[in-house]
Amino acid sequence: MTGTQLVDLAIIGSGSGNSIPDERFDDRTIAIFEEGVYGGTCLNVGCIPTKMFVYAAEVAEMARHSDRYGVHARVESVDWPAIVDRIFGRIDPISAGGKEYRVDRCPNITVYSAHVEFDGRDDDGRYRLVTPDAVVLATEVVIAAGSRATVPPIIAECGVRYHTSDDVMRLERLPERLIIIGSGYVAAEFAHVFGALGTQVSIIARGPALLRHLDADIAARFTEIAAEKWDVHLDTHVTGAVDLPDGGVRVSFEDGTHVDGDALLVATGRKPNGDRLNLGSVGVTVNEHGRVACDRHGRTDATGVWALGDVSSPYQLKHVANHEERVVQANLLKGWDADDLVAFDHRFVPAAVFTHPQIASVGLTETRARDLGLDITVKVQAYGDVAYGWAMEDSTGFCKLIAERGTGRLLGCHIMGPQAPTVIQPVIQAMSFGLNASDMARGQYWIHPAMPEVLENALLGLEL
Ligand SMILES: Cc1cc2nc3c(=O)[nH]c(=O)nc-3n(C[C@H](O)[C@H](O)[C@H](O)COP(=O)(O)OP(=O)(O)OC[C@H]3O[C@@H](n4cnc5c(N)ncnc54)[C@H](O)[C@@H]3O)c2cc1C
Ligand SMILES: NC(=O)c1ccc[n+]([C@@H]2O[C@H](COP(=O)([O-])OP(=O)(O)OC[C@H]3O[C@@H](n4cnc5c(N)ncnc54)[C@H](O)[C@@H]3O)[C@@H](O)[C@H]2O)c1
Repeated sequence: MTGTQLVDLAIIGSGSGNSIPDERFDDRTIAIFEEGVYGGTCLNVGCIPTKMFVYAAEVAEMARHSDRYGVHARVESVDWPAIVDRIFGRIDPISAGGKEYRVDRCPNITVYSAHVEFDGRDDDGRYRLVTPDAVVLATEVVIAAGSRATVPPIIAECGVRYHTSDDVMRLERLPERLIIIGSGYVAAEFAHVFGALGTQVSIIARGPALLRHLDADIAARFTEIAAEKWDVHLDTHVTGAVDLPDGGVRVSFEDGTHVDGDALLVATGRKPNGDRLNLGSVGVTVNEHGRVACDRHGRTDATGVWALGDVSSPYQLKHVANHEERVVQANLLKGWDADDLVAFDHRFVPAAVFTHPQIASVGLTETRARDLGLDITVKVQAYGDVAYGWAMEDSTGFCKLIAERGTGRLLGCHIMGPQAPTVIQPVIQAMSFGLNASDMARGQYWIHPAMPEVLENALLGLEL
C-alpha cells in the first residue's frame, strides 16, 4: 500500500504483536508493520524450529546410547535435508497462512511488509510512521519489534563467512565440523542439535564455564558433560577468523592457537531493535541496556506508545513476550489513563535450555539468594536416586531446590536432566501461588514412579 493512511493503532512487529488484534479490536483501524518473515522470531527462526531440531537430536541421542538398556540400536545415517524439510515444510506455511489471514480476512487491518520508523508527530498529535513507500498516521502505537542476533566486530568486520541462528537451520548440508562462538542458550542448544546429529562441535567460551548465567552448580556440571562430547574452549578470546581455501573456516585465539571447522555459528546474544526506529523523534526513550523504556503496564514515555517483548523486556523469552502482549492488549482496551491497568508479572519467570541434558530454572540462584542475605536451605536431589532415574540409568541429572529456612518459602529451583522443563512446572506454580515447600511436598499426591518424584524428594530433603 502506498500513500498516507490514518489508523487508530499501529503495531510494529508481527511476532507477539500480531496476537493483539482480536474481535475486540474489530472497530479499530490497524496497521501492522513487518520487515521480515511474518510471525516473528519464535515461529520462524527461534523457539519452534529449534525445538523441532532438538527433538530429532534427542531421537539420535537415544539410539546412540541404547546399549545401556540392552537394546542395540544404531544411527545409520542422518538425512539433514529431510530434517530441514520436515521442519520448515511445517513452519513456512504457518507463517504464510498467518500473513494471508491478516491481509485477506481482516478488513480493518493493513499489513505493511516493510521496515518502518517513527518520524515525529503531526499537528493533531498522531504518530507519523514511515516506510519506503507509505506514511501511516497512528493515534496509538505498539512497539513489538523484538531483537536481533549480535555479531562481535572481530567477526563481522573480518570478512569471514559465518552464520547466526537466523540461517544455520537452513544449511544445505550437515557440516562435519561446526565452530560455535558463545556459550549461552543458542550455543548450548545448537551444540546439542549438531553434535547429536553427527557434527564435531567446537564451542568457544570467553568465560570459565558454559551457561554461566545459570546456577553455578548447573553451569559447572553442564560444562563437565559438554567437555566429554564437544571440543570446549573456556576462557578463550577470539582474535580473528578467515575462510580457508578448502571451503572451511579458521578461528584464531589470543594464545596463538586456532580451531578449524566447516561452518561457523556466532551465538553471542541478541540486541533489542529499538535503535532502528528513530525513537528520539517522538520522545520514546531507551534504557542503559538498549531496551525501550516502559512502565509495568507497557507504557513508554510517549503518550499512546506501548512496548512489549524483546524490544523492551528484561527477558528475551517467548512466554514473557506473550504475557506482555496480553497485558498490553488488555490495557489498549482499557485506555492509556485507565485507573485499573493490568501490570506485567515478572516475579517468577522460568526459563529452559533445550540442550542435552535439558535444563530448567525459576527464581533465585543459590549465589543470588546468599547475596541477598536470605536465610536459606538447599537440597540437591539426584535423578539417579529416584525410580524413574534408575529406569533411565541417569547418572548426571539433579534437582536443586532453594527455600527460606523457617517459612519454607520456595526461592529457586534449578533442574538438569531428562524433561527438566516439564518437571519444573509444579515449582513455578507453587512459587506463583505462594505454596510453601512442606505443603507442596505433602499436600498432594506424587505419581509413583514418575519423574517428578525427583522434585518430591528434593522438597522432603529441605531442612526447614
Ligand atoms: C534460536 C532461538 C531460539 C529461541 N528459543 C526460545 C525458546 O525455546 N523459548 C523461549 O521462550 N524463547 C526462545 N527464544 C526467544 C524468543 O524467540 C523471543 O523472546 C520472542 O520471539 C520475542 O518475541 P517478540 O514478539 O518480542 O519479537 P519478534 O518475534 O522478534 O518479533 C519482532 C518482529 O518485528 C519485526 N521488526 C523489527 N523492527 C522492525 C521495523 N523497524 N519495521 C518493521 N518490522 C520490524 C521483526 O522482523 C520481527 O519479525 C529463542 C530465540 C532464538 C533466536
Ligand atoms: N530455550 C530458550 O528459551 C532460548 C533459546 C535460545 C535463545 N533464547 C533467547 O535468545 C537470547 C539470545 O541467545 P544467545 O545464546 O545468543 O545469548 P546469551 O545471552 O544466552 O549468550 C550469549 C553468549 O555469548 C557470549 N558473548 C557475548 N559477547 C561475546 C563476544 N564479543 N565474544 C565472545 N563471546 C561473547 C556470552 O558470554 C554468552 O556466552 C537469550 O538471551 C535467550 O533469552 C532462549
